Amino acid sequence: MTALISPSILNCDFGHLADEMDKIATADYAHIDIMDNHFVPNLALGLPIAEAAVANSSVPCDAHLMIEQPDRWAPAYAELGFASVTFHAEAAMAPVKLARELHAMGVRASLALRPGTPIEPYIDLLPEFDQILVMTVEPGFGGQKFLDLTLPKIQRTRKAIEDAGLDLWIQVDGGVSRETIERAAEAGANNFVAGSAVFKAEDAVAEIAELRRLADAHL
Ligand SMILES: O=C(CO)[C@@H](O)[C@H](O)COP(=O)(O)O
Ligand SMILES: [Fe+2]
Repeated sequence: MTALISPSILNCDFGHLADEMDKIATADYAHIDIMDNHFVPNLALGLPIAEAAVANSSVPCDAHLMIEQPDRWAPAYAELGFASVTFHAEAAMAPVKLARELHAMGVRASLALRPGTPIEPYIDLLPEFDQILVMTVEPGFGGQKFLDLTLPKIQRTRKAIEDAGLDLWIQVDGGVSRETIERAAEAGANNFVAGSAVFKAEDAVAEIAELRRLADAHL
């Protein structure tokens, strides 16, 4: 397994979206955060901007839906051409039904957990998913500090995946940087969302390469 680097465009310059997407052409995925001001206290993007991001991306896009009623909205994001759609366990009414719907549309299905949500109630659902997103900050904003208290959950999730003989990815999102990525990789994550670390760097390409190098050494 090699490390996947997925820059979040949440704090990019939306006035120059195409140029910003070009900066991350060496990444594995472009991570697009969608927020509804209900599930999280922030409002970010919606279908039209998400569609523009997908259209301007040279790498596959990954939608992170921080919204209520993902059962209703996730298929609409899948239709835009996202390679992967993540919805939150705390918000979904019927996560298995929704994962199956996404799979039927040819999209990877990913289940996200807030920092305080345990993995244990979802272990029986693992075969329905391609990825678990363990949030390493409270969802809602970029630029927050990585929460080390989430590391044991990453470890337990990796163990549960291995015990079940499955092949899911574990994505981490929030505060991922040169300082924190190795701890997350060591705990069992393999897909790393990095917003500020990549978009605030002078050289985004070099930053992506360095994050990948640091994580790869621990996988
Ligand atoms: O989903 C979220 C925040 O809720 C993220 O994807 C952030 O956008 C990551 O930004 P950094 O913490 O890396 O600055
Ligand atoms: Fe995100």
